[in-house]
Amino acid sequence: MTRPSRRGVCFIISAPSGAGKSTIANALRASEPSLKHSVSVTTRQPRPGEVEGVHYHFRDLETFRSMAEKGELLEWAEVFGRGYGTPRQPVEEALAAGHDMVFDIDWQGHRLMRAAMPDDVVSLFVLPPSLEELERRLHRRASDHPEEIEKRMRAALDEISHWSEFDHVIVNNELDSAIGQARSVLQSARQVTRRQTGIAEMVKTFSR
Ligand SMILES: Nc1nc2c(ncn2[C@@H]2O[C@H](COP(=O)(O)OP(=O)(O)O)[C@@H](O)[C@H]2O)c(=O)[nH]1
Ligand SMILES: Nc1ncnc2c1ncn2[C@@H]1O[C@H](COP(=O)(O)OP(=O)(O)O)[C@@H](O)[C@H]1O
Repeated sequence: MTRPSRRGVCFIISAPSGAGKSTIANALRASEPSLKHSVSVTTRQPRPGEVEGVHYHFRDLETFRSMAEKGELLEWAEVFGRGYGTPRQPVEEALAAGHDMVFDIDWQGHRLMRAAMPDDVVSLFVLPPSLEELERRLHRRASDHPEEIEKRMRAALDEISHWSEFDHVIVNNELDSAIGQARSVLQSARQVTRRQTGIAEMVKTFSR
């Protein structure tokens, strides 16, 4: 196997539900097929159109707990009364192979990942232009029952209160511009010195 020239980046995107993080993450992956997506495990029910193993691994609470106990989850948290967690193995394999990975996880997951892998994480918080627009987007998406939308709106301010813990923050007003900003963040993260193992090797050859 050829040695990767650098370790992959964990690109964490968080936002209140409905701000557009999945849309932005999907657009990045569409333009960069090599970008991996961390498929989380969740105890919530699939939405219409969601596919097992693609959008989430849908598991019952007992299986979720057992995965957490066995250390199979890199981080996990309760969000909107459900369990959500990041499977450990795909992340470790992707980073070691030099692939970047995008994570759509909440502020608790971001904190835990940052603590566990401080050199690997680059994070982006996505704000909606306003709370009114956030609610309009949740209704327009039409993927959740009205009670679920209310739950997400009630949690929005709490999620937003963590914005300053992130490396970068953008406002998703005009979608193409938000995607462009997210892409720039990812590209600059790739240039961070400590990931450039190829450069370290090149510099070693500069001996007289
Ligand atoms: N900590 C953590 N949060 C996650 C994970 N997967 C998803 N989430 C978060 O759980 C929340 C709910 O996700 P979801 O049910 O898909 O609803 P949506 O955000 O409205 O699309 C969002 O804030 C996600 O970022 C995970 O593996 N770990
Ligand atoms: N900049 C934007 N302007 C208008 N609608 C948007 C924008 N970004 C995303 N949306 C729409 O808002 C809804 C919520 O976006 P989504 O990506 O599912 O949010 P999240 O993953 O943060 O919960 C979707 O219907 C999406 O098409």
